[in-house]
Amino acid sequence: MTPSPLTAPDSVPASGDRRRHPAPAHLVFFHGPMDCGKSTLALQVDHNQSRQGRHGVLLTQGDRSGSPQISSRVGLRRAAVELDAGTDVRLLVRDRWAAGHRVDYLIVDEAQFLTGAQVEQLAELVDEFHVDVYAFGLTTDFRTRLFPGTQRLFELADDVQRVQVEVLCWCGLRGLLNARVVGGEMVREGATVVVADTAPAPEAAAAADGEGADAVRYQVLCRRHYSRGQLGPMPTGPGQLALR
Ligand SMILES: Nc1ncnc2c1ncn2[C@@H]1O[C@H](COP(=O)(O)OP(=O)(O)O)[C@@H](O)[C@H]1O
Ligand SMILES: Cc1cn([C@H]2C[C@H](O)[C@@H](COP(=O)(O)O)O2)c(=O)[nH]c1=O
Repeated sequence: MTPSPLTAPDSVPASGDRRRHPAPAHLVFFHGPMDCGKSTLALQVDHNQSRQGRHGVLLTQGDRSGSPQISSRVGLRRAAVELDAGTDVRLLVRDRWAAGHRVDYLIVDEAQFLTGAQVEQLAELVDEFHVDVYAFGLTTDFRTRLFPGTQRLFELADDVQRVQVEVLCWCGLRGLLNARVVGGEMVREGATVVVADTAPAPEAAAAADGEGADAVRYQVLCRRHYSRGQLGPMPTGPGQLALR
């Protein structure tokens, strides 16, 4: 683990003062495939925490909306601080403290994109500065491998929970794996990070006769249909299936 740039807890404002908060802080990781409600849950946790008078900071990286926010497909969205691989999360929190703000908890969406070092920084904020961290992210990438951030969260989190809302494969079985679809075809090679949605591009859905050659989307599949590469009927909108 990297050495800490932060000073002793007595420089931390009230929220980081262990004597006022005897209960230990926690690093909790909620994970699942795309579309299982992770961002919705992130906003719900934030809502419930802030209702208790606690002060949180929302963090994300590469939200589908293209904006620095946590956005849920249910329709909720909230502004968030955009991270990149070079962000030291401890310094980000220290700057809040320096500006006189309390930081009781962090909500981290798209946590699969964190580096291992950033997960370690989050763990330090929990252990040394009593900041609760709630992280939300994908379990596996389009090749069925753990993302690096996810792996480190599995290794370090106090509590790891699979999000309970089931995403269904087109066959009706629980979908666990994220297929990447480019131009209508499932691909198994490419960059690990390609930000895109599960919905087909609107123009493809309208035409219902294929997808643009460069259009990228993701589709959640059960293990059998992932390994067979079978995408099933093409989704054209809520409750509609068109034959491919
Ligand atoms: N119109 C809708 N009505 C109710 N629930 C919806 C609607 N649209 C999306 N959802 C729910 O939102 C879920 C996706 O939530 P979201 O937080 O965006 O997922 P994730 O962050 O895991 O990708 C879907 O699985 C579905 O349960
Ligand atoms: C599987 C997979 C996904 N991504 C991207 C696609 C989306 O922008 C996000 C996940 O968003 P969600 O809130 O969970 O729906 O991750 C990626 O870059 N690489 C992948 O392999």
